[in-house]
This record gives sequence, C-alpha cells and structure tokens, in this order.
Amino acid sequence: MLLDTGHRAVLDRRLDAASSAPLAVGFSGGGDSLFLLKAALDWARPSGRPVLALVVDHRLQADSARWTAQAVEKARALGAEARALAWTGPKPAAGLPAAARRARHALLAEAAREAGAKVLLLGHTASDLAESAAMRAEGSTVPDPRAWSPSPVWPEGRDVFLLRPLLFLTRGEIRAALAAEGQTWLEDPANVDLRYARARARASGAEIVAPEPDVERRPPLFSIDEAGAVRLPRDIAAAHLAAALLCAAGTERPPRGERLERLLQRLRSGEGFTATLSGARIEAGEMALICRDAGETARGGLAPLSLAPGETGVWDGRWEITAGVEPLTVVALKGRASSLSPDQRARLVTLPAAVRPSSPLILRQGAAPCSPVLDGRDFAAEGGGRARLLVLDRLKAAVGLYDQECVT
Ligand SMILES: Nc1ncnc2c1ncn2[C@@H]1O[C@H](COP(=O)(O)OP(=O)(O)OP(=O)(O)O)[C@@H](O)[C@H]1O
Repeated sequence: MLLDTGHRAVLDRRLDAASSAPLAVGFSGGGDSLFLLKAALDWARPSGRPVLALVVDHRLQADSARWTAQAVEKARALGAEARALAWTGPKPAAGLPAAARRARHALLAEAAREAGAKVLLLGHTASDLAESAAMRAEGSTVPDPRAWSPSPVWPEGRDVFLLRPLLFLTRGEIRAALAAEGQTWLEDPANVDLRYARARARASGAEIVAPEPDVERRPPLFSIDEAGAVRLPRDIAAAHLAAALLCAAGTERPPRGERLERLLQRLRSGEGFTATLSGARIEAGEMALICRDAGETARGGLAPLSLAPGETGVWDGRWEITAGVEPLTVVALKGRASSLSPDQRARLVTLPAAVRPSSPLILRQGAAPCSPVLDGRDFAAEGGGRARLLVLDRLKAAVGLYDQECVT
C-alpha cells in the first residue's frame, strides 16, 4: 500500500488484534472500497485474520450482475473471501436512493453477522464528508458518515458496528495511489446521474474540510430492567434521550426536532407527567421511565412473530427469540394476563404497570404460555427456546459505551 494517512491507526484503535473473527468489508468494486479492501488485507495478514468482502448487487442496472461477479473475482484475487448479496425486494418509484441504502445496509449487516463478524468496514472518504455537508446546505437531512457507529438498520444491524477508516483521505488521493499501483476499478454510473442529490454534490466539487473529531459525550447513567424499560435522570442530553426512546421502543428512526425538544423541556421542568413519542411511553417521576408503548398495536406495532423449530427472529425490535424443538408464536401480553398462572401473575405485579402490556408472551401448542420477563430467558428446559433482550446492548452502543471491537 503506497499511502497511509492514518487509516492503520484507526484500525489499530478500533479493532481487536487478538480476535480471529472475520473482518467484513463492504466492497462495491469502486476505487474507495478497493483501497479499503487492500488496507484491510494488509492489516489482517500478519495475524491471519480472514477478510470477507461483501458485494451488494442492487439490481438497478442492466449490467449489475456482471459488475458484481467482477468485484467478487477481484476480491478473491487479492486474497479475501468474497460473497455476493442481491437486493431482490420491490424497488419503490419514489425515494429509491434511501430504499437502496437501507437494503444495502441490511444485507451487509446480516451477512457480516452470519459470518461471525462484529465490525463492517466501509470506504467513506473526506470527499463524502464534504458532499454530505453540501447536500445538507441544499436542504437534505443526510448525516455525516462517522468513523465508528452502530449499524443504522434495525433489527438486521444488531451486534454490528460500522468502521470507516478512510475519512482522512480524499477520493482523489485514493485514486492516485491506486493508479500508481496499476490498479483498476469500476465506476458506478449512479455516481454521475445528476437526478441524485449525492451525484450533484459530487459534480459541484464540494469543498473538503477535515472531519470533526468524534465528540465523546459522557455516557448517561441509566438502568434497564428485565422487561427492557429504561430509567434515566431527568436532566438528560437530547441525543441520549433520543437513543433511549429508540432502544426502549425497538424502532429504527430516532425521534428528532420539535417533539423531542418539547419532551426534553418537560423533563427539565420537573413536572410529573406521562407522554408517548415515537413508539415509546415516558413516565416522568423522580426519574424518567421509558418503555415500549403498547398502544402502538393500533399502528401495527408489537405484531405477532411466528417461528419454526430452531428458527431465530426479532420480536418488536426488542427481543431476539430462538424457537426450540416446537414452533412458537410471540405476542404482546396486552389483554392476555388472564392466561397466566397465579405464580406468573404474582411476578407480573412486581413490574411497573406501564411495562406489563408490551412484554412478550410465548405461545406454544399444548404448553402453558410463558414470558422471558416472568419465567427467565432460557425456556429450553421444556423444549421451548431462548430469548435475548436487545435493549441494553443497543443502548450501550448508541451512547458510545462500546467504542472498540473487543468490548462489543
Ligand atoms: N454495492 C455495494 N456493495 C458493498 N458495499 C458497498 C456498495 N456500495 C457502497 N458500499 C460501501 O459503502 C461505502 C460508501 O459508499 P457510497 O458512498 O456509495 O454510499 P453512501 O450511500 O454515500 O453511504 P451510506 O450508505 O453509508 O449512506 C463504500 O465505500 C463501500 O464500502
């Protein structure tokens, strides 16, 4: 590798040198991700750690299958393992770039997790940062790509972190270094299609600025109970409140703007109140108690999840459930408390009333209903299965408590 302006230091800082898990790389076949893949292979070679290139075919161009095959071949020739992934879902007429982005992130995160990788490397550059700033100036809401962040898709992105080691290099520097090595790469025609805001920003030659250092905000003090309800002090930072609402509700889009600001003000005012926002319920007393709003069933939330024997799925964005030897269905406890045994009901009343209706209940043919909240996470003893509460790890990741691969 001809050029090293700090990406090695970023990899050393964030990755676990002792891990033998594969390092996943989002590889489009373009110049930025080619440079990234080579850098990852250089970094991983001494420890023998495998590098897995993941290539997404969005199926939006007639030639995309051929490009994907070429990218897979190129990655293998460089010494990586490689896998092609395809976006086979329906393509919306409006909002295509956002839908393609979501599909890409979901495919990449799922494939990374399936391979046992916790970290997915992406090739965003200083030029991408400049373009995001230019797009925001045009009215877009695109965020800046960050050096280290949890995957933005949920629940597909659970347990997967994104690492972007090339934010200090411009696209021009990267391409010059690759050309000097005699490398060739693919150019995606969408990058020059001026119908897209990103391509317009690229064409306008947005001015490069140094990336902001990641703001290390002090994580808040919080606790989470066995039902996934979060307790926070009332004088919480806006970003942490948004993260708590998102994680407790199990949704994908954090609340922003005026409604979040109003909730923040009410919390700071010290008044006692109950409110709902973005699928979460907030009870403000001495502390703020934030849990899933069971009223969301009316809007399609807390939908039942049916699993075949041995299958794993995520219920309501909060619980990862694996079925045992029997099929099962997960539903909300709301309206079903009468089906519980006297013992289970006695345990239920020890939970705050607000968290009870949105708790999961597991139904299996010929077996009494059970709940990981009331009966424990491991109901395999009766051939049942396993449950994992996702809220705690997700919130820790969102507030920056996991800042390295080895502590994820
Ligand atoms: N088709 C693809 N297959 C695999 N990885 C990809 C693909 N497209 C993009 N990536 C990964 O994402 C990085 C950024 O790509 P690009 O700038 O096109 O995406 P973006 O839409 O700006 O980013 P984001 O999806 O994070 O908003 C690439 O360097 C590469 O690591």
